[in-house]
Amino acid sequence: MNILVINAGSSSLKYQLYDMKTETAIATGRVERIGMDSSILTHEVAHQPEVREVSEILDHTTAVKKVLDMLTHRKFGVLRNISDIQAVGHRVVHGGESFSESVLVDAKVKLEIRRLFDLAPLHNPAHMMGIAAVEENLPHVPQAVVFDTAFHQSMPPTSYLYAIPTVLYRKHKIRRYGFHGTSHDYVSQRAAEYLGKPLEQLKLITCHIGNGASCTAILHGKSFDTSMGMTPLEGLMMGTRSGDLDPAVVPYTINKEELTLNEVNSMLNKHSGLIAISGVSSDMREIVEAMNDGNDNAKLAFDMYTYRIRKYIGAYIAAMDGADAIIFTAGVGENSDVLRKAVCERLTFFGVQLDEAKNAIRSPEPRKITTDDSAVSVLVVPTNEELLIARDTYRLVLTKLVGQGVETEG
Ligand SMILES: Nc1ncnc2c1ncn2[C@@H]1O[C@H](COP(=O)(O)OP(=O)(O)O)[C@@H](O)[C@H]1O
Ligand SMILES: CC(=O)OP(=O)(O)O
Ligand SMILES: [Mg+2]
Repeated sequence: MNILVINAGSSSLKYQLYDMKTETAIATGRVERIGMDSSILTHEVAHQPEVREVSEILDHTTAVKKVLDMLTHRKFGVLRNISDIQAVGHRVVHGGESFSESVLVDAKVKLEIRRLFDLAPLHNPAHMMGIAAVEENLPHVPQAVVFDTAFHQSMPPTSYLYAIPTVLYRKHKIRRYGFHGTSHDYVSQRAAEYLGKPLEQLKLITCHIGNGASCTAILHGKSFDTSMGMTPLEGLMMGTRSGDLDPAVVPYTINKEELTLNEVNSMLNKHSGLIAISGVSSDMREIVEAMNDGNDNAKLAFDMYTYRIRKYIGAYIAAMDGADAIIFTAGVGENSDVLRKAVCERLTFFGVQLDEAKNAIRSPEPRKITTDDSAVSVLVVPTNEELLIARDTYRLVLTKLVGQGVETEG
């Protein structure tokens, strides 16, 4: 079965086409600058040069159409016909309390994703556009949705409730939901395999450090606490997001700077974090480069960023009364040995002993970067949210087909 995985953002759409017989991605790519003057489609197939196509792509329906055209392209394509796509799986960031697992898309599911627009205004509307675009281009193909929040539905109320009047939770479901769940779930499973121990016996801290960043305390295979909150703004300092701050900063800034609520919201989501402190970039590569060139603001941004990660690791060791392993993943976590070193070299109280030579190794495989006598292991585990989305989609579609009495051959 061929499954197309789609991660739709407000102005972008990332995709991977999986062959589920071998669980391999046969093509991957992204459409950027949707709705802007020149959109770019980048398409990659193993062992072949990357293809880049610039054109005008005004909306997600056209973006999906372009992706399908590319997948069936005479020269660059990997499929003979779009009917060779048997199912589509989507990443959906916010599933609220309604979804603790992945589901097939139907009218009720779409209504619920729409109802959650307010809680993830940057993400959920884009996902809905992706779903609608597939409906238009591939009308009879089953679609599944995999939620960032689902994995965190196991958190106890002590972790997910905010200490505010409970009527707000009852009436409006204001609580911590947590995000990047697919990634935290995936890397914790891979880490347990690597360590050769059942996940149910482990206390793990997973650090998904990408553009958005979050830490999760995973107790015996279940999310116990996580740093992102009702929205993906809380917790760690990120590329352009502030992470934790005193909520009183919001009304105070509104008064002092005569800003609207929307402007402050946009400031915290888009103009804070690394970019705000460094004045250089939201990209960790450029921060490290500027820091190495002697830029003090970049150094401060880096130090604040790594300090926050360290604080959350410390908090989660306390939350779980111990930890067997700390796992780094996502763009920064997988690639920046400088960041991992800065975080780990001040965790010696917990018995973390970084092995600098191992930390410097680059590899697409899970690996340990601590010494053999380190009390807590630190691992780097490349994430693969798309593979988990493909697997869930495959499972849901197969179950449906079997329920309908249709014969399947994988
Ligand atoms: N070699 C590297 N060193 C440091 N940071 C890197 C490196 N490669 C990628 N990154 C960081 O990874 C970030 C993107 O992470 P990613 O997980 O792909 O984010 P997202 O999925 O949220 O777009 C970039 O902003 C960049 O800062
Ligand atoms: C939830 C979230 O922050 O996602 P991303 O890291 O993709 O922005
Ligand atoms: Mg990501």
